[in-house]
Amino acid sequence: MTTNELVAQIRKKKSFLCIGLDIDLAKIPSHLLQEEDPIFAFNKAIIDSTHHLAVAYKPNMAFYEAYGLKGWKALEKTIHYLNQNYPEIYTIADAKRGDIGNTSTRYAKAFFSDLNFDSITVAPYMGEDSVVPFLEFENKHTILLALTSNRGAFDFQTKKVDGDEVYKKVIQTSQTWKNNHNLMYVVGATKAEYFKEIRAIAPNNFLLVPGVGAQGGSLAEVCKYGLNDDVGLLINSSRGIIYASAEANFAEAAALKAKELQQEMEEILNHQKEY
Ligand SMILES: O=c1ccn([C@@H]2O[C@H](COP(=O)(O)O)[C@@H](O)[C@H]2O)c(=O)[nH]1
Repeated sequence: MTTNELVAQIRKKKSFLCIGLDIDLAKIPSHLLQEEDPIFAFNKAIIDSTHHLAVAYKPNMAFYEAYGLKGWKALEKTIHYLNQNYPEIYTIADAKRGDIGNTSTRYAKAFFSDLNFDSITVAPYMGEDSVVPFLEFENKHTILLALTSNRGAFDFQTKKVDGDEVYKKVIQTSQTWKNNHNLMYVVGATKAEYFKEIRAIAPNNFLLVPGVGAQGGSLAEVCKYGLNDDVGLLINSSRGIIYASAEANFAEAAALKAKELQQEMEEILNHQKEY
């Protein structure tokens, strides 16, 4: 999907919500465990009830890999279901990959060509040659970890190297790489106070922002400095939406939670000039 197509969907739905599909069989309604593929049955119900409120879905690979072959098959079915039934929806493989170039090429093939995700999260730690194989795919985005939402972000990402914090170096240096127009960055909602400086060095890139909901980040605080002329934000919530209820009404409960965030986003977009 192109960035323009993503922006058009955001404008149409008045939403920049990304729903995280972090499946946990211990948290899904027990009646679904009778299904042949409980993971897919859960994801399908969540997607069908929330697709009009969200512009993106983000399955995190850990939650599928943890179930072995069954998990991987359910992931494959989920992405195919999205691509076939809701082709306007943007898809993110939260895989945090990155390796020597030869290996990154295979990761890129797996997620972009075979599974047909629109984007993938990538760790920048191994540098340019580990990221460029992802950037070579046109109309696919590489979402580099810049400043993550967890406490450990302060262990390395905010430490200074040659006068600049590592997360700033990641953003600045990656902007010089080939096909940098395919870059987005992960910035945690729990780090709202950093968005002003991040927007100063990456004014045009989309930012994927996890940490709203279960991790306590504030949508309004992120939007204060995070929004740009193309909106430029994808705000993710996973547990806060998909596990709103573990009863038979789980899909409706998820839609209500998603609607709350979408309405807050619509309000913010209506007053964007004031932000
Ligand atoms: O900095 C980061 C990068 C990725 N994540 C992932 O996003 C979701 C958040 O889930 P919630 O349930 O809404 O907390 C999850 O997949 C994380 O692994 C992140 O939280 N922070």
